[in-house]
Amino acid sequence: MNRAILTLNAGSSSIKFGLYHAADDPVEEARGQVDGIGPEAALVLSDDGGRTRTAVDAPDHGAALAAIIAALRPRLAGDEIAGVGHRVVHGGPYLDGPRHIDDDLITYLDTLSPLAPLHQPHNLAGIAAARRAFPGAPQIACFDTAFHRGHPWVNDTFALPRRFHDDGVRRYGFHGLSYDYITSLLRHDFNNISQGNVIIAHLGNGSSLCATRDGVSIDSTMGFSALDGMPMGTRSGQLDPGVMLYLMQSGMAAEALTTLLYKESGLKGLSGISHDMRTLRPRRTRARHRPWPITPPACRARSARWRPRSADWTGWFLPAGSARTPRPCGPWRLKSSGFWV
Ligand SMILES: Nc1ncnc2c1ncn2[C@@H]1O[C@H](COP(=O)(O)OP(=O)(O)O)[C@@H](O)[C@H]1O
Ligand SMILES: CC(=O)OP(=O)(O)O
Ligand SMILES: [Mg+2]
Repeated sequence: MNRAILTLNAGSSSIKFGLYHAADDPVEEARGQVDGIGPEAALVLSDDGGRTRTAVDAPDHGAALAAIIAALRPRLAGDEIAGVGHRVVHGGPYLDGPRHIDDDLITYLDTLSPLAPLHQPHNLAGIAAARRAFPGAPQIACFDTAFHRGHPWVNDTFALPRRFHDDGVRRYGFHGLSYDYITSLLRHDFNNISQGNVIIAHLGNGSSLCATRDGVSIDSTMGFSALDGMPMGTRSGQLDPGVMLYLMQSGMAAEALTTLLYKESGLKGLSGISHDMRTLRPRRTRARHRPWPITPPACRARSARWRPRSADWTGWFLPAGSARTPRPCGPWRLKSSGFWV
């Protein structure tokens, strides 16, 4: 009987999945995603037979996950599910590696939902659906935050009274699974580079930069939440906290602020057209509506801090929608612009 491993990655605008033959070095059998969750959702499935793209009715993440499980059912007939691996965006301050999922862990992860409202509830919904669909299969949570748990204290703290840091108000960093993967590829293919100082860009609907030294994360542009750093598809990125105070004093409640900062800002807010570069790129938008280049000062400052001596840093990026090969970029594209999107 074939033993299969399923992986699920519920992002802010997509759910990606992979199906592997379980072995010491698991072999990929199929991969895909429901992308553009909302009115234009499509299920993309790639395997030995090629790549198919089918429109699906997936107005939300729950429906997208149901479409994925329905598409995989026939190919899983007769297989034993050896395990399901879940990307979980927030693992809090202490979880520094994968964990076996049980009820207690789910209860704890749910307490972190307010810190990652675009992701954590979808991650937990994915876990619940996979537990229902594959009862008895071990379910493993892999955290975006885990790769960053070795940051020096000074990079993870805000200049607030110390008790806030102790209460968990600190910089966590995200996209760690992506950085871990890119770092492992660099170590394998470019060992001499990976041992130095490297800045990696994860560019997607959510985007961030990570500074690594000897393959270990030392800093990230994403901080307490997945809002900080670069402007993103629908997220503002770094803002002067005074803007938030002003908006609150003007009568905006927490819920409306959350919607503004997580869902209505970034490329979507600036362009007034779309959060998706595939829609924006081809348009000859008038300069006033053009959302790029967008370089928030804090992100500039942070990446500037990472280049004490220019020759020490190498930049790598893994663009969304590309193959899985990171591409190098001249380290000094960073120099003038702050980053290289
Ligand atoms: N081929 C492409 N060219 C340019 N941008 C792309 C391409 N494919 C995806 N993108 C960008 O990446 C975003 C999706 O990023 P992704 O990280 O996959 O989503 P999520 O964060 O929801 O998982 C799209 O909204 C779009 O802006
Ligand atoms: C943390 C984060 O921003 O994730 P995503 O890129 O999937 O939105
Ligand atoms: Mg993403």
